[in-house]
Amino acid sequence: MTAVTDLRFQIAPGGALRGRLRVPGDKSISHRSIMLSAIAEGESRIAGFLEGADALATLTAFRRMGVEIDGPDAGRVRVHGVGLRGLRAPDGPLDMGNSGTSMRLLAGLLAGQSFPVTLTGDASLSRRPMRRVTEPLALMGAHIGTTADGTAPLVIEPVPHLTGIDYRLTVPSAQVKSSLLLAGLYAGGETGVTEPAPTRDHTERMLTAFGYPVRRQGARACLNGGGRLRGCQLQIPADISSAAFFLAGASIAPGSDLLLEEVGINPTRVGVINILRGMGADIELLDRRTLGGEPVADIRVRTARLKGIRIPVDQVPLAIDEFPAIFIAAACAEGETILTGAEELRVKESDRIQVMADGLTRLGILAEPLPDGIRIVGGEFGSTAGGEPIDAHSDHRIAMSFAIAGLRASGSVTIRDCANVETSFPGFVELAAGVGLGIEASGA
Ligand SMILES: O=C(O)C1=C[C@@H](OP(=O)(O)O)[C@@H](O)[C@H](O)C1
Ligand SMILES: C=C(OP(=O)(O)O)C(=O)O
Repeated sequence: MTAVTDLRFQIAPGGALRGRLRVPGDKSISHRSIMLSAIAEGESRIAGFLEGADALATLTAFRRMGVEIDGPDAGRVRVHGVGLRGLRAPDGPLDMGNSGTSMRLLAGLLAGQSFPVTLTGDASLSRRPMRRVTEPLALMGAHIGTTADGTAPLVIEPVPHLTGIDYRLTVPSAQVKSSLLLAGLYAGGETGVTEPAPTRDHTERMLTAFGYPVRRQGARACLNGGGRLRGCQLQIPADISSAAFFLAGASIAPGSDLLLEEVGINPTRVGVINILRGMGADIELLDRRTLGGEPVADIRVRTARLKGIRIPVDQVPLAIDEFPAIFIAAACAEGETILTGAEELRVKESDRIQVMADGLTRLGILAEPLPDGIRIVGGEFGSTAGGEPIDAHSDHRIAMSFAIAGLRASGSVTIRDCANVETSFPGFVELAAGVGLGIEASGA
C-alpha cells in the first residue's frame, strides 16, 4: 500500500514561506465521509476528499465490501450507499495500511455485521494499541480477537446482536469515541460515550449531516441504534494538521507571509493555533465561514519572534497530531518549552516524543524526552551535512516537521524514510517548494 523504499528529503537551508496555498482535504473527515456514505441510503457526493494512502485504505475497504464508489477524481467521490445492513463479506482481510483511524473506526462499524472480517495493517499500525476499542466493543457484545499484546490483526466475528453501553473513555480519543458510536448504530438501545476532555467531533457532526440524531449532553455524546443515514453532499475543508507545518514554518522563517486557504478550524482541532499564538505567533483567521457543517477560515501567518511556554494540558487533545511541528517552533523559540500530559504521542505512527527528541538532538537542540512529553530549549539548528540523516521512522508528520526545520538550519538537512508523507499529504514536496521551501525528494 505505502512505498517501502527509502524516500529522502533534502532541504536547502534558509528561505521564507510566501504566497498562498490550499493544503489537501482533512484526513479525519475524509475517512468518515466514506464510512458514513457507504452505510447511508442513496447516493452521496463528496468534494475535497484527501487522496492520501490512509483515506484511500478506508475507501478500498468499502469497495471490497461491495460498495460502488466512483472516483476519487480531483477530490470528487460519489458513493452509492448500501444502507446500514447492505455491506457484504470481503474476499479476504482488509488492509488498513498505516491508518489507525481506519482500523479503530472500522472495528466499531464492522463489529455488528453478519459476516466475519479481519483487519490488518503495516508494521507501524501492527504495533499500536487496539484494546482501547476491542474492550469496550466487547462490553457491547462484539467478538474481536487481537494478538496477545492487544494489537492487530483484528479478527471480527459476527454476533447475533450488539447492546448499547454507557462508556467513559480512559484516554481522550476521538477514534475510540467514534468507534463506539459507529458500533452503536447497530446496537439495541442507547450508546453513550463520555470523554475526559473534548476530542475532535467530526463523527457527531457528520452523523447529523446524514440525518442521524446524535445528542450531546456536556461531555457525553449518545445515539440510539437502528436508525437510518440518508445520502448527502459533503465538502471537506483543508486539513489543519497539514496546515500546521506551514503555520510553524512561516512563523520561524524570517520574511514569511503565507495565506492558507479554507482550513478547517473546528474548535476541537485548533490547539496548534492556540499554542503557537501562546508562543507569540502572528496568526490571523480571515473570512470565517462554514463548509459542509465544519467551520473554516483562511489563515494568514507571518514571521514572529517566538518564546518558549509551558503548553497548557487542556490543549493536548486539541493539537495531538500537530506536536511534531510545534516542537520545531519550540526549538526556534527563545527559552524553554515544556509539554506534559501527552503520553499518547508515544503510540502514534512512531514514538513521536523519542523520535522528535532524537532528531532535534541531531540538529544540536537540547531536547529532553519526559515520560509524557518533552522539554525543549530554543537554540540554533545545525545541519546534517556530512553526517547521518535524520530518521523519520516512516512517520509522515516527523518527516514534514524536520523538512520545515530546514528553514532555520545552518546547512542542508537530510531526512530519511519519508515515503509515508503520502499517507496524509500527497503533493507536500511540490506545494512546499511552491511557497519557498528548498526541498527535493530522492530515492523513491
Ligand atoms: O479520529 C480521528 O480521526 C483521529 C483521532 C486522533 O487519534 P486518537 O483518537 O487516538 O487520539 C488523531 O491522532 C488521529 O490522527 C485522527
Ligand atoms: C495519528 C495519526 O493518524 P492515525 O491514528 O489515523 O494513524 C496522524 O495522522 O498523525
